[in-house]
Parts: sequence; structure tokens; C-alpha cells
Amino acid sequence: MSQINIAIFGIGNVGSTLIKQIAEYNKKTTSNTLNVFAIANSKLVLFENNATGGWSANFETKSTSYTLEDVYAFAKANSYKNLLAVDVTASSEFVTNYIDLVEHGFHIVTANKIANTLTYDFYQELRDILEVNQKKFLYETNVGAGLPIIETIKNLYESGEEIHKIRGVFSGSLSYLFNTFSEEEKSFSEILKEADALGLTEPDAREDLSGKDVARKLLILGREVGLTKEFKDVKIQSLVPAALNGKTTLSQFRESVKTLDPFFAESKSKLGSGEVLRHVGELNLKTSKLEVKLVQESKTTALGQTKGADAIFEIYTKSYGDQPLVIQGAGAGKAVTARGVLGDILKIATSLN
Ligand SMILES: NC(=O)C1=CN([C@@H]2O[C@H](COP(=O)(O)OP(=O)(O)OC[C@H]3O[C@@H](n4cnc5c(N)ncnc54)[C@H](OP(=O)(O)O)[C@@H]3O)[C@@H](O)[C@H]2O)C=CC1
Ligand SMILES: N[C@@H](CC=O)C(=O)O
Repeated sequence: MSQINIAIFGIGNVGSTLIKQIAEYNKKTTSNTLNVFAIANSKLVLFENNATGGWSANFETKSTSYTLEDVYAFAKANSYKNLLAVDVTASSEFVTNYIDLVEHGFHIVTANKIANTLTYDFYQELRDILEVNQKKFLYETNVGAGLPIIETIKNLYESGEEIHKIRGVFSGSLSYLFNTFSEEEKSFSEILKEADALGLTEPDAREDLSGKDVARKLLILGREVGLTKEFKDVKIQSLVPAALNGKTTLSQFRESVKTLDPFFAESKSKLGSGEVLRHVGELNLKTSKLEVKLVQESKTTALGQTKGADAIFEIYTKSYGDQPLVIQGAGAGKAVTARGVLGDILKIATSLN
């Protein structure tokens, strides 16, 4: 496999786990196929050839403030070929760099869902620029974290399968919240804090609770199968009370998080025996409708029986008939997500041979 030279943007839950997994991969394969030469957060970068070993301590002492021009200059000074930028931020600002990165010779792997959910014009422009520059863009972890959802949907669509509907629990963090809340005598806000600490939620958990994160996943899948919809076309039932959304800061939200409890306690009290709460996403390709909503689901259905932070995707197609193709497993978490990102990196490295 050819050496690939990687700049990683984001060193939070997913980014730091990815760096560890890359170091383990290089050690196991006794190669330096994956050369990480830049490790960055929003303000600082560490430049170093094969930077993964002891990167955290080095980041403390050797990182400097930066612009992307510094990243391009370091890559050029080292005559690196096969450049790859990995976006493991949740930043809407960082995605504005994708076109510039591609024009400077970088392939892109991203866990960040923002670029694929901006306007359809941007979505198309990015793909046109990737094609002109012969660069690859992989984002399997945008939907279902490490689960092979995008690849499966793409394969079905490109092979001519008629896809009718994709329905499921698209959010690992909300799955964890509702599974735990339905089974245990803990308040909703307490469980939300646990999900945050486990790295299941978005950096701002309101992105999950508002249904926006699921809506993004629906839109990403919809666009994979040819829909030209916009984010505003997704009908969303938000779980964030209006008073805690919009104008409050993240720290104000965290301080007032207990105000979520009465709504969820009431929803729980309305459940019939054998029912659980589920936040469900549905993409109906016959009607072109995309919807996110809270439903009461029987524990005996596929969606009702999920455990932990499981996501579940039911894919209804012509060939599969009434029995959908089902993909289920952890839908969030730093280890599974980083592994999915690493999988995308290796796909690109392999394709460069
Ligand atoms: N957690 C999960 O289970 C899953 C996560 N994802 C996606 O992975 C991404 C990362 O999530 P997670 O690791 O939990 O997030 P974290 O909040 O833990 O980490 C985010 C990192 O991004 C950095 N960052 C923010 N803005 C920029 C910028 N402009 N340039 C460079 N770095 C920046 C932050 O640095 P600083 O501290 O300086 O702000 C921080 O290091 C998100 O897009 C999320 O949607 C996808 C699937 C599953
Ligand atoms: N916050 C997201 C993480 C993965 O995309 C989720 O809960 O599913």
C-alpha cells in the first residue's frame, strides 16, 4: 500500500481515538503507511513526521497557532504525495475549507455531517471539484457511526435496486437515552449527562435532541439515492423546549438541563405496558418525505427491542419485499466511529496503489 500523508483536524472524542487506532495499525502492520504529519484543534497544530507516538504530550509543548497555508507549506516542504485531510470536528466553519483542501491536493475523509447537508448547490459543487481534481471524499461515519449504511445504500442504488423506504433509529445517543430512560428510574437529564460523558452525543447535545442530527442523516441518505432536497425540507419533531433552544448558549443549556425532565417524565407516564419511546427517522422515497419524530413503540418490534446505543436501519426495497434489509449496532461512540473513519482512510490508501 502506498504511504498516505494525513492531517487530522479535531482531537476530541473521535479524533484522539482515531490517532490511537492509527498508531496501533502502523505498529501491527510494521509499516508507516499512515503517516500523520499534522494534528490540529481549532487553534493549534502539531507538525511532525509520524506524529502519533506520544502526540498528546508533544501537542502540549510543541503545537503552534496555524492557518491552512501552514499545513500546505509543511506538506510541500516535505515533498509529501498522497495527501489526506480528516475532519473529525463538528465545525460548520471547517467545512468551508474542503474545496480549498481539494484544490491543494488533499483527499478528504470526514465524520462531520455538515458539508453533506449544506445547500444542494454546495453539495454538487464539492463533487464537481473533487472530480476535476481526481480526489476522493469518504464519509461512511456520517450515518450510523461505524455501521456500513452509506456503502450499503449506495451499492443498492447504483446496482439499480428500487429503494422504497429507509426507517429506523438513526441516533445512537437518543437510543441510549430512551433505552435507559424507559428501563431505569433515573431522570432524563441525568441520563443525558451520562450520554455526553460517554462521547455519544454531539459536542452540543441540542443537535441530537432537536432532531437536527437525525435530520442531517436522513438528508445525507436521501441525497445518496438521488434526492435534491434541502435541510429545511425535513420535518422535525424537536425534543428541546423552545426556551432552551436558539438564543441560549451551550453552558446555559447545560445549567438548565433539568427543565427537560417534566416533558419526558410525562411522555414516559403515557406509555402502555410493553411500550418504549423511540425517536424515529423515516425517508419515504415514494413520497419524497423525510421525517423525524418521537413515537411510542412496542418492545416486540425491531425498533422497540434495540439495546444500549444501538441504531437500527430498516431498508425496504423492491427485491427485499416486506422483509426489510436490517442493519443494527452501536450508532454512536468514539471507538466505533474512529474505526469507521480509519476504514475510510484505508479505502483511500488502497485505491492509490
Ligand atoms: N461521537 C460519535 O459517536 C460520533 C461522532 N461523529 C462526528 O464526529 C465529529 C467529532 O465528534 P466528537 O469527537 O465527539 O467531538 P468533540 O467535541 O469531542 O471534538 C471536536 C474537536 O474538533 C475540534 N475543532 C472544532 N472546530 C475546529 C476547527 N475549525 N478546526 C479544527 N478543529 C476544530 C475541537 O477543538 P477545540 O477544542 O479547539 O474546539 C475538538 O478537538 C462530529 O462531527 C460528530 O458529528 C460521527 C459519528 C458518531
Ligand atoms: N450524536 C450522534 C453521533 C453519531 O453520528 C448520534 O447520537 O447518533
